[in-house]
Parts: sequence; C-alpha cells; structure tokens
Amino acid sequence: MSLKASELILNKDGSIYHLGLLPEELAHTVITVGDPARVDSISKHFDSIELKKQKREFNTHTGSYKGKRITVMSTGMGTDNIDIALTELDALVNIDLKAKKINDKLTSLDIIRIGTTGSVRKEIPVDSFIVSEWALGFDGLMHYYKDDSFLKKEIAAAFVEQTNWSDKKAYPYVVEGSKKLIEKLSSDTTIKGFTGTNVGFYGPQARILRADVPDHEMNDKIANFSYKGLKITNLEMETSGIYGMSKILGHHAVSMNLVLANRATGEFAENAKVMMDKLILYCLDRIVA
Ligand SMILES: O=P(O)(O)O[C@H]1O[C@H](CO)[C@@H](O)[C@H]1O
Ligand SMILES: O=c1cc[nH]c(=O)[nH]1
Repeated sequence: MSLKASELILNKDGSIYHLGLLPEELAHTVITVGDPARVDSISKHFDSIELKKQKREFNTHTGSYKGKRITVMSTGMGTDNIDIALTELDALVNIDLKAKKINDKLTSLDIIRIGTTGSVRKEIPVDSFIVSEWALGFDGLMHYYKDDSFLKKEIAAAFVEQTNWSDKKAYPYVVEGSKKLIEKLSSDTTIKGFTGTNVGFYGPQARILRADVPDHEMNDKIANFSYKGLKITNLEMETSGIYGMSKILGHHAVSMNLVLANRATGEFAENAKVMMDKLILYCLDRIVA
C-alpha cells in the first residue's frame, strides 16, 4: 500500500516537504546544527560543495571533507523541528518517494549534532565540549510515538521523584545516544554528559528576565538529581528528540555540545565563535578518522 499524499508530502520537484531535498542530495553522514548560519561555518572546511539548498530554517549543504561525503543541515531550535527533520531525513533514505512505499532494505544514517548548551555544573566551565551519552527530554516528543522499548523508564521515574516534577509538565523521558558514535567523537578533550533537553530557552531553563517561573530551585534540583552516579550536566533544546527519533527509525546519533553558559556561576562564553570553530574542526576530523 502506498503512503497517502497527505502523509508523505512532496514538493512539485519531488523533494521532501519541509527539507526540500531529493534522496540523491543527502549523504549518509549528516551533521545537524540549530543555527542556519552555522552550516556555512562547517561547509567552509569542505574540499568541495556539491549542493546548497534552503527551505525555512532547514539550510543544507552537501559536500566532501577529506574525501568523505557529508551533509550539514540546520534544524532551527527545538524538538518540534527535530520531529520534522529526523522524519524527513529518514524518508529520504528509507522511502521510495516516487512509489511512496517503504524500502525493503533500510539504511541507517550517522547523525552528529554540533550545538551550543548551558552547563548546570560549576565543574564544567564555559568552553567545555560535552558529548551527550544520555539525554533527558522535558519536551514530551517521544510520548507521541508507539515504540518506547528503548526509553530508560527507571531513570525518568527517579528524576520525577527526586525533583518532585510537576505533573502539569510533560513526563520526562530518558534515551541513550549511539555508543558507536559516542566513542568515535570522544577523546580527552571532551566530557561525557547527560543532557537535559528543554522546550524553551527562558522559563523552561529557569531563566528569568521579566516573567517569573514557578520554581526558582529547578536548575539546582536538576543538578542535584543522581541515578547510580549518573548526573545531568547541561541543558539545550534538541538532543533528546534526535536520540529518540534515531532509536525509533534505526539511525545512529551523537550530540556534541559547546558550553556557552554556566548556569551555576552565571558566566557566559567570551569566545563563542572561536570555540565553535574548534568544536567543528574537532568533529569533522573525528568523523573522518
Ligand atoms: O546552538 P544550537 O544548535 O541552536 O543549540 C542551542 O542553542 C539554541 C538556543 O540558543 C537551542 O537550539 C539550543 O539547543
Ligand atoms: O544556556 C543555554 C545555552 C545555549 N543553549 C541553550 O539551550 N541553553
């Protein structure tokens, strides 16, 4: 049975709806970033660029770095965008867009997020590189999918109990990154971490400019949470969705985080651009190693 036009949506040129990409335009190693401008900061290191396309916040370049074909694509901010980005990346490799049928033989992508983050721990200062071994999603995205076999329910339950998590918020979920990619991207210049993925940057990360939040202790409670020695290291807005969607769809994913803010000390990075370029080159070289 073929997928209906309302479900698998294609543009007039046959490209997938939001990303605007055709299957042959995607490499099987995909770097995702939040910021559309960061795509240029990565592809400027490529030997050659074969494709540049932008639709909405999804800015995509495909090219080669030291001989390896890589796609770099921005997702914009938040796991609502990640639901779209990961589903459509998967459709490009695992659905025959012309026949509108799922392929018999499935392809697994390597997905590497390169993003920015806020540390919740004094001992993880600004400019650190965190490799997310685990993600805790505050966003609820995974509850909209049937397969929950990969979720670490006992860790989520311990988090809810220890932090007295409000039942007005989505029930948190915990998911592991790809062991293969975590090892590939880790070294003595990175810290392995447990990344909290929030639904926003201000209130959801307990930042107060003018609008107050119900719990001023929230980030302390998050930092104090511990499960068999596992502690949350940092907060951002995409990793849990990338890890969860990758598990459901059979892809490998790792999230690499540059610490810009230290929420425990109140500091913010002074050399964000320089440090992001360092993280980009570090990731590119580990990917091709
Ligand atoms: O730097 P990026 O990849 O956008 O990631 C982080 O920065 C944004 C917030 O400033 C959120 O998307 C968060 O996850
Ligand atoms: O504190 C921070 C810094 C970057 N990105 C986030 O989501 N939070």
